[in-house]
Amino acid sequence: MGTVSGAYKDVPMRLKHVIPLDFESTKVVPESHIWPETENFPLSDRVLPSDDDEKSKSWIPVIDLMAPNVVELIGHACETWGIFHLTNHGIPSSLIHDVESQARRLFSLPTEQKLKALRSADGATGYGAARMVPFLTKYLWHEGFLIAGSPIEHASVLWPHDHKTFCDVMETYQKMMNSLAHQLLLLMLKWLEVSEDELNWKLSMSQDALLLNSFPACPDPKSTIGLAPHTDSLLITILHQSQEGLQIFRDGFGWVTVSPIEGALVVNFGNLMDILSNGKFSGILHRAFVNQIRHRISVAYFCYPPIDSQVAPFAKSECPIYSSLTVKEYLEIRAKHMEDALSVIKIK
Ligand SMILES: O=C(O)CCC(=O)C(=O)O
Ligand SMILES: [Fe+2]
Repeated sequence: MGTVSGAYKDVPMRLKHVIPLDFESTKVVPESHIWPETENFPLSDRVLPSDDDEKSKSWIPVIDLMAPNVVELIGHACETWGIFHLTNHGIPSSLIHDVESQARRLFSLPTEQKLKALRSADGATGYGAARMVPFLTKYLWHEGFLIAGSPIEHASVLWPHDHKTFCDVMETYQKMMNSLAHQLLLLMLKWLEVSEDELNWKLSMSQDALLLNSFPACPDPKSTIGLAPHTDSLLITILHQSQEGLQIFRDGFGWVTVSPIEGALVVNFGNLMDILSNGKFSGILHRAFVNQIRHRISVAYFCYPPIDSQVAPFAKSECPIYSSLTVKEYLEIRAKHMEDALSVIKIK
């Protein structure tokens, strides 16, 4: 069966877009990473979070996975917010802690070591800059490491004799997140009144990818950005962040900080969910800012249907707004058009 990596074969990236900045030896934000104030985020919106935090915490729904009315809570949050905090999710906090500390261990390696695991120009996994980079006018204060399946290939390059703990932790996390994503998808389908049989694939066959994000401490955080505004591409994203950095764009409010809640994970959607739900569950525009003091790590788990399965608006959708296509076809469109991918497949 194909994987997410195969989908990028026809859209190779240029090496300069794959190699992150050498943050270790950078003491001043270089011109290449200084974002103009007007682009995507006016300076006033970039003010680092302060007393607004309490407000944003209470705005974004916090959902207990064990709540008796969890279907309604999730359905409502999905339709009105497109993002929510999830508590009581069953992922042990010790495992989340281990994932973060292994990610920190990876990103703390010397630059030349990390570059040994550099993602290939036409590949998806390994160390490198975000896939959105070629579509931007400026570079990002960010480096990532994508795992799809086993991380052993790249981990054994980084730590020839000492990669077992890293691999075990990441694989355990992927397994547990896969079953959590499965549960969440079932609840979402229930709300949308769609049975699993209507899907072109078995939920238990869902594929996944784990993206470790690193945002090194930045000498001038207001001049640059960690991740530029984007929507995610796959079905659902389950994010762990232990420090502030995530912001969502909310019509009428502008950028709202999604402050981490102890023990909670953040759930949002990618474009494939937009297609399946015929626009009911829409991917939220979000971005990540950086800070001057701490090296921030976030861990994004992405889930998607098998690459050869067909995605289309559910049969119940009276007036489908998206064309049907395979996951592979969608990923190719996304790789070429990035944020405009959905408009390419929208039925005019
Ligand atoms: O670091 C974050 O808060 C956001 C990460 C993210 O948006 C992504 O990995 O797609
Ligand atoms: Fe994202």
